[in-house]
Amino acid sequence: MKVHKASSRSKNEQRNATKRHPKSKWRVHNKRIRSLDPSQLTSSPTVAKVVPQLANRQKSKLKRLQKAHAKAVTLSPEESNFVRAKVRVPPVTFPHVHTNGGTELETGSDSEDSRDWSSYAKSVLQNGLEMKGGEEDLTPVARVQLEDEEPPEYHAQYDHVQNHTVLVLQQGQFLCFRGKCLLTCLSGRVEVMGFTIEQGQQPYPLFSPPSHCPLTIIALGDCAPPGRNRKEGRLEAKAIVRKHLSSEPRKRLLSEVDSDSCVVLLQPLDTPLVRFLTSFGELDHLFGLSSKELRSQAAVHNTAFSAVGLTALRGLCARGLVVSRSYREALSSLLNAWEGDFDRCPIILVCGAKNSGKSSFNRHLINTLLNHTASVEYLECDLGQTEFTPPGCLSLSTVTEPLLGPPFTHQREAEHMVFYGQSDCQADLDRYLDSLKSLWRYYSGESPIVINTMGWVKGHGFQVLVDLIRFFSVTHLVQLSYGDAPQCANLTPEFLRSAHGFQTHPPAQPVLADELDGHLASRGHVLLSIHSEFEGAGTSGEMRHQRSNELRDLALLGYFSQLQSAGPCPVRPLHCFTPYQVPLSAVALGVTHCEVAPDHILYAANASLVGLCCLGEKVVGRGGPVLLSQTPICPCVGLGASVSALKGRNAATRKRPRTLAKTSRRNFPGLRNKETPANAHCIPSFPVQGVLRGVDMARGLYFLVTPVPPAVLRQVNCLLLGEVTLPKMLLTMQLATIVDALLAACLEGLEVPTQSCRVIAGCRESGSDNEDLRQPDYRLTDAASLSFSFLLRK
Ligand SMILES: Nc1ncnc2c1ncn2[C@@H]1O[C@H](COP(=O)(O)OP(=O)(O)OP(=O)(O)O)[C@@H](O)[C@H]1O
Repeated sequence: MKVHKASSRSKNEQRNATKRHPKSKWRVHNKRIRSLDPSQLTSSPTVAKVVPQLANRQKSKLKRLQKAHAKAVTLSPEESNFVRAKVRVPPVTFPHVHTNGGTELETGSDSEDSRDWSSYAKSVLQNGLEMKGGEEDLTPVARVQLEDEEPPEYHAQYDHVQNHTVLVLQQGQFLCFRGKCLLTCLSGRVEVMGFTIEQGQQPYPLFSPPSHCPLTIIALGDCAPPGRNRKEGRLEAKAIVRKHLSSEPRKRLLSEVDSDSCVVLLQPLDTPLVRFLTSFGELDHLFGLSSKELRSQAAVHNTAFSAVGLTALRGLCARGLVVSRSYREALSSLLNAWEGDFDRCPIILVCGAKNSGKSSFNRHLINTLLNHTASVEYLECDLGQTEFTPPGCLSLSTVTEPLLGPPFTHQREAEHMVFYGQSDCQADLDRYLDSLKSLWRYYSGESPIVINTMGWVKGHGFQVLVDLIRFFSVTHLVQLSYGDAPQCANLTPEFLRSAHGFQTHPPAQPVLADELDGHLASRGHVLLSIHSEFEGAGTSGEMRHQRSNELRDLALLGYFSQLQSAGPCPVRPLHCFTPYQVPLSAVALGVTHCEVAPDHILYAANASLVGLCCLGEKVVGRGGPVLLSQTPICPCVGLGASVSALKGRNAATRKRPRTLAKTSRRNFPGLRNKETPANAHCIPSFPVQGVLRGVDMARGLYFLVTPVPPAVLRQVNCLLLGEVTLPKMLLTMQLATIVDALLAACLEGLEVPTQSCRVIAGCRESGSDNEDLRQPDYRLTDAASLSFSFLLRK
């Protein structure tokens, strides 16, 4: 986090306080800017035509921007060390940087304002490749993307002793890569996915797997502190390199260091998440190259990078995030909306058909906003491709750290969450919309909020979108599209005035707005249309790890990786964790997506994923399970793998399950449950799909494995069973699972192939007991894996 969050004060005070660089010239012209009058806004794809009106009324703001353009955002070949990198760099200007609506900026000033603007403009504009337009629109990044160009020469040295790489990037140079690493900026300033990382900031983990477009590290200019001359800058940068490299590699790098170089430290990234994910055979290349990148021989061979887990890319595969002109303008407008003192924080809803680039834009936007504010709120309305939570959950999160990887790399507990239970909402649109309304009540209005929506923009999906825009009194609507044919109608303020939603109909008043918000919302929103121009926009990825079901599985694995120890311990399979035991009668059990006969409910719940929810009513059973007759909308504190009765199922169902009728749809404080003492181990009975650790039906207990901390778990009194299931690889690929299966099969007298018996016998001979066999560092032969599938069939 770059800035400290201010305590709660008035809305505008809070916003000013949370902005970054308190002395920044961004806020020198601190005259209040009146809110935009949306009635004056055009319904054009961007708000470009609004700006002349805004410009007339907002002199102070525009003045700053006019001055700003003066100091050109221009890189000449002489200034840029691209020359040294043997890369052709023509002068690059950015004539299309717009204020909130597209006013072009004037040239001719050299003020500090202009330098601020110039620096910002570079950071936004250099972030990717502009695909269309004249050559003059190509950013320096784009320049080196052309096929058959020589791969860029990187000045990087690996230090064996300290196990890290020091990379020197010249102003404007970039590194587009696959892999993962920890990045610290030692000198200067770099930008990754919209987020600037400066000297003195914490290290940031970067994840660039082939499931998504690759990340790019871009060296920004203007990093020297005021008053420092070039020589001092160069000496300082060299001193930093000396400090981080031992003598041999150091010599080779020092000659490349200049006053405006960015010096970056890259370290291998070894986190519980990485260890857990790569422990699955199917995922051991998760941070490698995609098949397309391999085919196009896109890898730049560099031992200093590979030593820390990176592969630099070249040619067309090194495009990184493609920033079309409309994309850039939308980003610029949204930043302007936050930086300008509008009457309230921007409420930004991002919509578009599937794979139009919504989530990537959201991450870029959030990162860009985090350069200027301590936190950004995020409302997740997409059940399938969730950003911070497992799929099937709707949530409201406060984001304070940049998002420098895909969703499965930053799974975390949301501040507020509702468990919906399915990866789309078609089955129960009312419950979906009501759940989101319940979450919206927690939005403080003190930070900008980004609302992510589903890619379902036809029929009822479109009506739901209309409802959301109305419910949340959206101020800025970002609508992404691709190709020549529109995927749905343009969601202009005029269109919204007469559009029918699923729950709302014209003339519609904002449902959830307070008086001020209602007044402002009645004026409509600013529509920012983005035309996505990256290759494959609108088509779902078919390569490994790109399919939506695979991404959902990765998100779940990312979520459960939170169970792993932080230290460098061996990976532990899910069922090796001591489960919490929860009395059947203390928690209600519900199924979100279908009818299940009461007698079968424990079979359904067994080895399933459940939402850990908090009902307001006290749940008191009579020994047997307590079943819900309808799905409640209530807070959910996380997910757990439920391990319920199987061995003792008859005992459980002998008592008729009790139904908790008509659980109302409100938010409730929770009920306490009982939890296993920390050291209590359940006795393994027999393995069922990998997560069953054992049951004690005589005592009537569910067993749950979850990363949710015990203090929070105490509030849980309801388990909701959804359609989202545990990833298959969690159930079939874990080493200890196989051993458990074989052992149990032997114990129960099942026929086990002789090879497997040898494996088990081998362990016994080496003195292991049953418990040891479940240790994760235990290795099986292929023969044993084969036997496991045999056992499953039996
Ligand atoms: N501007 C871009 N440049 C290059 N690749 C992009 C860009 N935007 C998105 N992509 C890639 O396209 C794929 C889909 O992107 P993303 O997940 O952002 O789309 P989405 O609209 O959120 O999809 P969904 O509707 O499934 O949630 C990802 O692999 C992503 O890396």
